[in-house]
Amino acid sequence: MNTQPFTCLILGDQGQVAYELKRELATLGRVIAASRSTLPVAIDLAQHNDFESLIRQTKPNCIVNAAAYTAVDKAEQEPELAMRINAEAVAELAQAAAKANIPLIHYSTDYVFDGTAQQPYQEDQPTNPQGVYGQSKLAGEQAIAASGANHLILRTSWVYGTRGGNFLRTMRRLAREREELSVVADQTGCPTWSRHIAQATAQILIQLKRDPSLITEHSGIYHLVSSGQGSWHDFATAIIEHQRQQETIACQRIVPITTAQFPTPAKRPAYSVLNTDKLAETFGVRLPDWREALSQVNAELDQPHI
Ligand SMILES: NC(=O)C1=CN([C@@H]2O[C@H](COP(=O)(O)OP(=O)(O)OC[C@H]3O[C@@H](n4cnc5c(N)ncnc54)[C@H](OP(=O)(O)O)[C@@H]3O)[C@@H](O)[C@H]2O)C=CC1
Ligand SMILES: Cc1cn([C@H]2C[C@H](O)[C@@H](COP(=O)(O)OP(=O)(O)O[C@H]3O[C@@H](C)C(=O)[C@@H](O)[C@H]3O)O2)c(=O)[nH]c1=O
Ligand SMILES: [Mg+2]
Repeated sequence: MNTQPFTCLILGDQGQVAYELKRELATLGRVIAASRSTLPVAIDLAQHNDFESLIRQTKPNCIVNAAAYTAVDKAEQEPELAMRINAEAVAELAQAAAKANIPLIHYSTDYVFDGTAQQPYQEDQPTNPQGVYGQSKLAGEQAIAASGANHLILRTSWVYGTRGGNFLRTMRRLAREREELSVVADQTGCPTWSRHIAQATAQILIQLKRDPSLITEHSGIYHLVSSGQGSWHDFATAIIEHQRQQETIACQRIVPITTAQFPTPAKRPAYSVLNTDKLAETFGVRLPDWREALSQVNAELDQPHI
């Protein structure tokens, strides 16, 4: 009889989603987080890794890959590294998971779409990434499907939280520094709290732990984003209006601008709202509205720091 506790192997440690996963998945059993700096299981996805021996050493019941190359603009300058981390390493991981018959949970992005849709994207709609990051993430999705591993690919978007590099933290910093901020108002999507992604992952894994056969039946892509939608300008406004009530900030105006007025190396989708019905119907998981989530994050930011 297997006397090991249920074990989740997380790839990623200090990333936005990885950090929250470490806490949320601890309710299921044992959690091992592997990243570049986590010994004895250090993993650098830019290098070749022996995932088969990592699996033999850690004996996980599931693998959750929250590690990725996420620098959207920088990826345009270093496409090989983005492809290495987001596609080739993912292929190697998925092949090892398939061989050991361990389910792989992986995250992908709204940036696999071109943004020309006018209503929320469903999982099976055609992809057409506009930049290197999106292309590399799509290649990762395809590698997982080709590996034959039992898997769930959870596509999320516009991830933010109290930690790590994200739009909320950038806006709060800029609002302290500048009298006027210009923010694009013609890109529409779903801001999604990193903790909600981790909690949803835990809710799904509880079901897979109870009934491991579910994964063969339900392997595939699922959209996992907050309810509601907004532009980056809407998101910035909601962030800064709350910040203004809590502290004195330099920012007086948040000016809505077009994408053309804010040139960036990578092209981003104009519309990337994701339809989450499949996840709700299959696993009974649906996230609250993004404004409600943002209120919770704001409440956490307002706590006095000890
Ligand atoms: N951020 C976003 O807005 C969105 C993210 N996603 C996807 O969600 C997932 C999680 O993203 P998020 O948490 O925001 O990412 P972060 O950028 O916050 O964290 C990236 C993670 O990847 C790890 N990592 C990066 N490079 C390497 C490497 N060479 N070797 C090993 N580990 C590495 C980091 O390791 P370490 O712990 O050591 O720092 C960190 O844990 C990714 O798949 C991403 O594509 C999808 C949609 C939106
Ligand atoms: C800082 C800043 C950005 N922007 C614009 C640029 C861009 O169109 C938009 C968001 O900029 P960011 O660079 O913060 O976001 P970006 O890195 O594009 O975020 C993406 O990250 C990857 C990892 C994903 O998977 C996506 O879902 C998405 O979250 O806001 C402004 O308009 N004004 C500003 O002052
Ligand atoms: Mg970014």
